[in-house]
Amino acid sequence: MKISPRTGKWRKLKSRPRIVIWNGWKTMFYPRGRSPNGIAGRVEHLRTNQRLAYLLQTQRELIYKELWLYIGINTFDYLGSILSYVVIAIPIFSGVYGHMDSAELSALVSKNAFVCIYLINCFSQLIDMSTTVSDVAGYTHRIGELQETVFELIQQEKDSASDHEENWDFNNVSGEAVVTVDTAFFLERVSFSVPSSDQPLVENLTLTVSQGNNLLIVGNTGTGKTSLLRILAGLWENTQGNVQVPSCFGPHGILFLPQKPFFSDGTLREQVIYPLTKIYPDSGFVDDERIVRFLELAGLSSLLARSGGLDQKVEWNWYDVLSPGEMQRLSFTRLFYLQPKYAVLDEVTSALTEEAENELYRVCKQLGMTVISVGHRSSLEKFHDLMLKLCGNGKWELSRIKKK
Ligand SMILES: Nc1ncnc2c1ncn2[C@@H]1O[C@H](COP(=O)(O)OP(=O)(O)OP(=O)(O)O)[C@@H](O)[C@H]1O
Repeated sequence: MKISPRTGKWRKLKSRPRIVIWNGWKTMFYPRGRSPNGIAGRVEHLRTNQRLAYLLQTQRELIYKELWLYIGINTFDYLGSILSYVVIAIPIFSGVYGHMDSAELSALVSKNAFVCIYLINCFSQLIDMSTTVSDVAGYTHRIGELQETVFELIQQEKDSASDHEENWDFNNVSGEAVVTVDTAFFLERVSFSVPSSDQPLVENLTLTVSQGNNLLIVGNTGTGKTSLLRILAGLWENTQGNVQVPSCFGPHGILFLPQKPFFSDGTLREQVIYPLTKIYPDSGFVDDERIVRFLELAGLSSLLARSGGLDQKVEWNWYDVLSPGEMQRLSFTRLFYLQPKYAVLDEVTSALTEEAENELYRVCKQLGMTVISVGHRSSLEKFHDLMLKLCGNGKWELSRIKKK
């Protein structure tokens, strides 16, 4: 039997069902290889086997290389002790020690054997050490590379900080745009392109995002909306122009909410107050009311019950148990809790309905946040004052949104 996709009723299968799936409330029968996971499962199986075979091949090559080394060391160990007797036998039989009696000769032989075995043992230890040293050399090389990269990044950060300081003029009243502490971002003739390519995404963009000026960034797929946010966050470098960020990044300054939120493996409270976990490790009941209120506002009251309270240690991974919409709601709860001055939102309502989006943006406004959003829905316009449209090939249009 199987469900007819046309009528929705059960009908008899021509071939015998091979796979039975119990999905909790209904048993589904599928012919072999036709289950929803059948083909995908086989592909994954094949790919896993290929990777495992590659790993085994590498291990085998390593074992072959080490095999000859260990055969050499052990042969040297065993044959070395025999060799010591051969070495002493030659002068004894050629009559060099003919003047010695048997007691003196046996003392000489055992002394010679002891010295030889001791030398061989030392030599084996040296070879053993050489393998350990080569392992340590590998680790040291990697740590060295990591350290160099970190130093380079710190140096770049220092250089760009001093550049910014030189370029900032908070008292400038003669220029077109005045950068004040209430400005989140100031971009002057900024251009940037796709990494490792000359394809321009945005050219000569001049823009000021200050408090109360909510900005909506729109444009077709691949026109560079997320890339612009990366430029604002300092993750990517602009090819031309000047980007100034007078406000500070962080929970109470400029906060970025990505399309796919990040969750740690902690309790529900830790998800909401992230990244402040270290600052309020035992906040106890101090913030309970606020957190519960914000969960309610984000439409997540049921999650509180499901996770057994704010501080209940959960067994699950948040990415596995939350739906994409719930993840986005939870990241809004985080935003409400942290209440940054500026919230940079990258398609954070893509999995939500328009009503839910309205409600969440309304709360952001009530909490006094200035939002810089990337989105596709025209319903977002009413929550913004400026619209930056990226048109591709470096072109852009900046306009003021008319309030209806
Ligand atoms: N890390 C990267 N390395 C190389 N190219 C990248 C990288 N990230 C993005 N790109 C390219 O840069 C271009 C702009 O990407 P971006 O993610 O900014 O587009 P977008 O406008 O946000 O698109 P969408 O609406 O689909 O989110 C795309 O062509 C993309 O393939």
